[in-house]
Amino acid sequence: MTATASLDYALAHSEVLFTREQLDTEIARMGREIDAALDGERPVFLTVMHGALIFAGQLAFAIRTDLEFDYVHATRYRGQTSGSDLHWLRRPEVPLKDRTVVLVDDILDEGHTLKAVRDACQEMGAKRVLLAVLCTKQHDRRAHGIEADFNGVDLPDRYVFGYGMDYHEQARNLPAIYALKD
Ligand SMILES: O=P(O)(O)OC[C@H]1O[C@H](OP(=O)(O)OP(=O)(O)O)[C@H](O)[C@@H]1O
Ligand SMILES: Nc1nc2[nH]cnc2c(=O)[nH]1
Repeated sequence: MTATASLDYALAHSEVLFTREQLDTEIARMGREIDAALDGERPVFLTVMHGALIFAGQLAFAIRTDLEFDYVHATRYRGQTSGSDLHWLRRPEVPLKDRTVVLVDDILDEGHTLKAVRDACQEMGAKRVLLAVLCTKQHDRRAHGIEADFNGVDLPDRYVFGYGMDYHEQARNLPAIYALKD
């Protein structure tokens, strides 16, 4: 591993943007908003691995409506800090026809990942796909036609890690959102 790919390097060149306590508050709010949108309907709660793992567990506890769990694994970055091409590692298993899907991911950045997953859910017959993300990066590179229905926090246009998000496949279990300094 090169020196700049190490977790020590990342921590020495980053700052905390959001603490666990701040995120707890936002996730609790999101749970209430999702309950209101579901209005009693039991959805498929579809987690995008790996990044959404921690957020999804916490969000599920914040939602009072019963949930049917499933997960997908679709990655665009493959451990890089930039790149393209979506790779499907697992598609939804639960039949989505005529179901409401709460699609859960850690970050909405350029949006290609969530757009491809959302489109796949719709092609499988989902009647409604609600996007819930822990954070949304602020820039003008978003793919057309994708935005979060439920968002935790807004981020500056910097590489972030922690709270499920990786720095070269490290740092996912740090209980805060960190950003590399420019
Ligand atoms: O909005 P986008 O620009 O498409 O980027 C967001 C996606 O990138 C990350 O996934 P990644 O492919 O790095 O896999 P991971 O979840 O395993 O970290 C993240 O979890 C989102 O799914
Ligand atoms: N860890 C991480 N994954 C991402 N996927 C898209 N943008 C980001 C980012 O800033 N950090």
